[in-house]
Amino acid sequence: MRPPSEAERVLDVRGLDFSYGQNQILFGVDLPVARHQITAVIGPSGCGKSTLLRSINKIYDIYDGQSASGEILFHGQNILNPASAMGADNAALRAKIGMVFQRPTPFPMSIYDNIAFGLRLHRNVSRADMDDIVESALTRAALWDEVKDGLHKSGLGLSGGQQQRLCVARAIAVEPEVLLLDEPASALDPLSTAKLETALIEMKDSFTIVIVTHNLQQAARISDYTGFMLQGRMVEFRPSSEAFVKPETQAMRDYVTGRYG
Ligand SMILES: Nc1ncnc2c1ncn2[C@@H]1O[C@H](COP(=O)(O)OP(=O)(O)OP(=O)(O)O)[C@@H](O)[C@H]1O
Repeated sequence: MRPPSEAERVLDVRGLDFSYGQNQILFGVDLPVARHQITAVIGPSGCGKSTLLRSINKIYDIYDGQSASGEILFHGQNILNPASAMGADNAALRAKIGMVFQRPTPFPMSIYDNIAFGLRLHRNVSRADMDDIVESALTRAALWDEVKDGLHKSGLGLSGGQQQRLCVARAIAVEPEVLLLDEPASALDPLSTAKLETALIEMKDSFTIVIVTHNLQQAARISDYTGFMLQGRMVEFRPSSEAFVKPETQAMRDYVTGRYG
């Protein structure tokens, strides 16, 4: 297996620098993201993994003093360039590049409306179509069977693992091309984690996924490519089948063998 060719990349992060105020956190980060594959980003706490995801869907843009430079090419356009069509419209960008955060963030409304609300922000959908979309999103997020008889109960009444899958369902209902997941299983028990992982693998047919995880077994199990970050830099980027077996750098060898971080 080889790194994704340029034609295979739906997203291509090149030379990304990021600063919180005066504090530079990312230094020339590259991350090629192959279409319909799962790309894992791993590395010790504080190395900049979440910051990288926050840059890709430009969520940082709503905060003062946070800035990104370099290139994040999405369909060939640099989304960091406000003069490009994608760079000028963050709402449209976030419909195409969805994000699920580490802590489940269901809205304080019913399970059904958690999905419908997000979708209505982006387009007009008839009631009948909405029912189908809600069912399809919950099915793909491996939650449908558990909630189908209580769709009008509050999303806040679900367990943490179910809430996280609800957030995945909410994100995919909009049909993004890319789904960014920031440690989505960090607070989940093994059964919920397994369900989420199965759902993600099945979702590959429809979406391109980038996942930040501290769980190396999880990265090895579900990802096709792995990027290893250290102190704001992308130190290694490899097909996952090789990355965990024969890391190229001493730093990644130390990390995957538990001697670092
Ligand atoms: N809003 C913020 N303002 C200032 N500094 C921040 C902010 N968010 C993160 N940082 C800093 O940026 C660095 C990278 O943080 P980031 O959350 O991207 O790392 P991470 O690799 O995702 O960590 P973890 O694995 O612990 O979640 C850290 O030094 C952190 O303190």
